[in-house]
Amino acid sequence: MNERPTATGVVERLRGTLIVSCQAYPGEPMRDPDTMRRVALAARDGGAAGIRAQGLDDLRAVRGALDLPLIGLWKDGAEGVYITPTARHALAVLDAGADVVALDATDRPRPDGRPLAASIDAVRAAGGLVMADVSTYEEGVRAAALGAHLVGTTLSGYTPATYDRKAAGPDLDLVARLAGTLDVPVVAEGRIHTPAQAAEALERGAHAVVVGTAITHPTTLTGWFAAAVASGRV
Ligand SMILES: CC(=O)N[C@H](C=O)[C@@H](O)[C@H](O)[C@H](O)COP(=O)(O)O
Repeated sequence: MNERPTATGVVERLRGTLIVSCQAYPGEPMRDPDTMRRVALAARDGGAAGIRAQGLDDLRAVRGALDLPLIGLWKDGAEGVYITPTARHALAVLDAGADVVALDATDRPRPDGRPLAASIDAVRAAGGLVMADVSTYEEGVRAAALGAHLVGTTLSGYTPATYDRKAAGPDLDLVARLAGTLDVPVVAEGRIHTPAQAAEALERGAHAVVVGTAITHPTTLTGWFAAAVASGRV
């Protein structure tokens, strides 16, 4: 049986690197595990050092195709806590081949009523790593204290307390604040749309940078161009 890579090994492999999030949303033409597998391979060939992927079928497909560090999540629902919302989801993500389980670590109630610690403890007990997706500084501090191996700024702009952040681009102030105080590595994620923003995230203390939409979501990318053309801007 293959041994799981060590926590230190995975975290060190990701230092100073680009992680590409390969996700398609329900009903979209690219919502297909083999398509996501190919997108992940294309990202690897472009220089991604890690992949973030959603859903058990996508995770199995990506895991079977490459051996880069794999951050997995399971989105269940679309409101409130939906990113790997319970320990059951987290263990399934691990079982599907993820090295790191990304889970919602915000302070909102979880659908099964259990605490965040239950999910973190379950992943740790099974030998996996946890990436805590947070929206605020306080949530990041709490997740690190509970044993998360990585803290990501993924949910800044997507919780009621932070909706006003969404229009302001990536929350690099949150990256810098967390990186300046936490002992665990901070991952910059969310609305990083340019190479310059990715580089700036590292300069501001991020351990690694996750880019999704701007690399792997052609519908959104096309929309940006289509809107510019329609408004006559050059
Ligand atoms: C809020 C939420 O559900 N974020 C999700 C988390 O996995 C994904 O939909 C994002 O694409 C991912 O975080 C990467 O961010 P961006 O696509 O902005 O580079």
